[in-house]
Amino acid sequence: MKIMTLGFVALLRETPIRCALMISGGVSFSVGNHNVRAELLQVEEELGRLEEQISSLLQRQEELESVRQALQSQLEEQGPASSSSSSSQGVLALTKQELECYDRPDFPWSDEAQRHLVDTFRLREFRPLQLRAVNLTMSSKDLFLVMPTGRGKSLCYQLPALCSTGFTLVVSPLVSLMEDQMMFLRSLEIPAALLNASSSKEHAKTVMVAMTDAKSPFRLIYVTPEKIAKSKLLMSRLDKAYKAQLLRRVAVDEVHCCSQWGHDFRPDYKLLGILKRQFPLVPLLGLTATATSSVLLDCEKILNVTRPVTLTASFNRTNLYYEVRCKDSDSEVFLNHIADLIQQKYHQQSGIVYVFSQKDAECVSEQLQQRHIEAHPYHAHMDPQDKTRVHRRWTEGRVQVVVATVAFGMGIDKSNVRFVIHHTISKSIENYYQESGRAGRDDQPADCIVFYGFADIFRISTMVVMETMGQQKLLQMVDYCHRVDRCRRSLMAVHFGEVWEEQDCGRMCDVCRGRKEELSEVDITEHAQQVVQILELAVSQDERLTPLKLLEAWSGKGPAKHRKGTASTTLRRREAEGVLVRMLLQGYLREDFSFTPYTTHFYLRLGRKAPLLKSASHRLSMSMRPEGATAVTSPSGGDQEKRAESKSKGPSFEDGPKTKKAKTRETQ
Ligand SMILES: Nc1ncnc2c1ncn2[C@@H]1O[C@H](COP(=O)(O)OP(=O)(O)OP(=O)(O)O)[C@@H](O)[C@H]1O
Repeated sequence: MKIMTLGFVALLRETPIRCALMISGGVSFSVGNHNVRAELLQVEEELGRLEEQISSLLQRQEELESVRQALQSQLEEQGPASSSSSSSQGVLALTKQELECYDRPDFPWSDEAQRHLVDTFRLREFRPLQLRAVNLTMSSKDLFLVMPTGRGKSLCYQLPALCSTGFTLVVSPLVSLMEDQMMFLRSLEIPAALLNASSSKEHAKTVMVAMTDAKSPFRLIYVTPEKIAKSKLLMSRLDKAYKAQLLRRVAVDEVHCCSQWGHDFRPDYKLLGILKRQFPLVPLLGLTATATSSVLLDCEKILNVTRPVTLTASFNRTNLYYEVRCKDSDSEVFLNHIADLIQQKYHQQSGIVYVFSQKDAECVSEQLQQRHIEAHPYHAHMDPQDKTRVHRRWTEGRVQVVVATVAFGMGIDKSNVRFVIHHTISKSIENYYQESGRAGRDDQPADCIVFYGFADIFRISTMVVMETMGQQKLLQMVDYCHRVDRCRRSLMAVHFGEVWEEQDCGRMCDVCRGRKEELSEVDITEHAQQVVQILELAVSQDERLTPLKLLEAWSGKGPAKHRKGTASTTLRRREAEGVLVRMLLQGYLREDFSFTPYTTHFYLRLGRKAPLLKSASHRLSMSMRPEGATAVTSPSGGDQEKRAESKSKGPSFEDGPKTKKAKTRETQ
């Protein structure tokens, strides 16, 4: 028997799965079963180690990509012969020097462009990259322009439209956006037209006729992507206009909507490839505030543009201060916190509070009003007239705060917004960047504060469960909020593929303002093991636990069967939540969902890396900042506001084992 078992073990080492299937007898079965488990653990451990290696290789790849970009830039500066690409396809359309030629003011249209800039648009000078973009599109180059929100992308097609004959076709995703633009152009006496599903027949006819009329006054014609996808009549008029050389340029606003990988995919944008196919000689200008290089590559394919020039302005808005605060679970305390901020720090200053849902918009604005703040809700289900009224009153400064869902988004262009507070985290970093970017468009200091709450992760998770990459993107946002050891800007920079130096932040985020020496690395292995035990118990009972039930069981509360034989935690609630988030971000836990006709439920389950916690040598740690340790100031506060509010800072493990290194990492 003994010999058989040893032989069996040896055989098992070689082919564990086959052996497990061969087992038949009682004793052999239990020994075999035990060995299979041991083998499985080994495999899981090795997989865990591989994953760590992969993640450090990926990090190294990121660093090398940055260095490569920096070196390429150097080469380009030295001479045109050395390189050949600036398109997102990786094949340079123009060298840096060639691109710089497009900053010159001596093109045939330059005088006229300068005249329109000053006389028509009433602006003193171009902002960075605007002149280059104007000259490139006027030279018939296909162009992708990635420029932070509020920097003036629209001018890059509106001004060329005035310097050309014929008209510019502008594809824009939202009717409200187009209406704002129409209002703006009307105020500057620039003739433009708009076509959408609710245009009257007569209006549509007038605009379509104008398309092929060389004497038409319209310099810009705005259409929705649906219109292009669905109206054969429109396509045939555009075809005629193209042949008459009157369709001079196509501008695709919010071009990232083409890609499923972008943060705002719109199916009708997928069909816009027809424009370049039918009108190959018409230059296309795609505009976006937020697109990673893979999203741009996808857009190139979808729009059928080959090797467009891509101009990317730095995403870094140096006047914006980024901060993450912990959300108090008591909603009254939390609301007081926001109200105090608005009344004291942002007294009489304009701002936005972004919330998760329509109900939150109404509730939070009402509660702020009760605290004597002039706040109004804004969400998609409001009457359009009410929306316009709130928007107008806020723009005119008669309402201090708009409490809004993401419906208050594209096209919001108020220059003196001093704060954007997120009552709930955004669903992705792209979304957060865009929403927070509504602050400080006048280049004056402004604050972007996100309140990060444990329960919100799961509320949003159930909302994005059907979206492509929805969960991954949400976890990136959670990581942005959860970390206390990486500059907030650097996390965004990596996300947008921008080369980043630590000093680029200029201490304009809470992490860079905090004292590095206050960070400590806490070993959370034992805590994580306790969590795993509870979830294993749940699995053995064929149960799933919501985050709330898991926390309850871990704290020694709730149904006894959920915690039979498991240890209770001594951690405070926020600390325990921090451990769960860390485990989720690192793959020790994973999300699971169940659907009913009315709602989606969220559960936490054991993740792929959970078995690693069985090994005595495997450690898991987390960077932490002790409560009340940090005193940072924000730029727009004026009087050096102390931010050492223990309630709003990250969790601490006062009695937990600590390691010296101030850095988040896993150790084996
Ligand atoms: N050269 C300039 N100098 C000063 N202000 C400018 C200049 N160019 C544009 N602006 C102003 O900047 C504001 C934002 O412009 P615009 O709406 O084009 O931004 P955007 O980049 O399209 O933003 P979003 O991504 O939110 O749509 C407008 O009020 C515009 O008049």
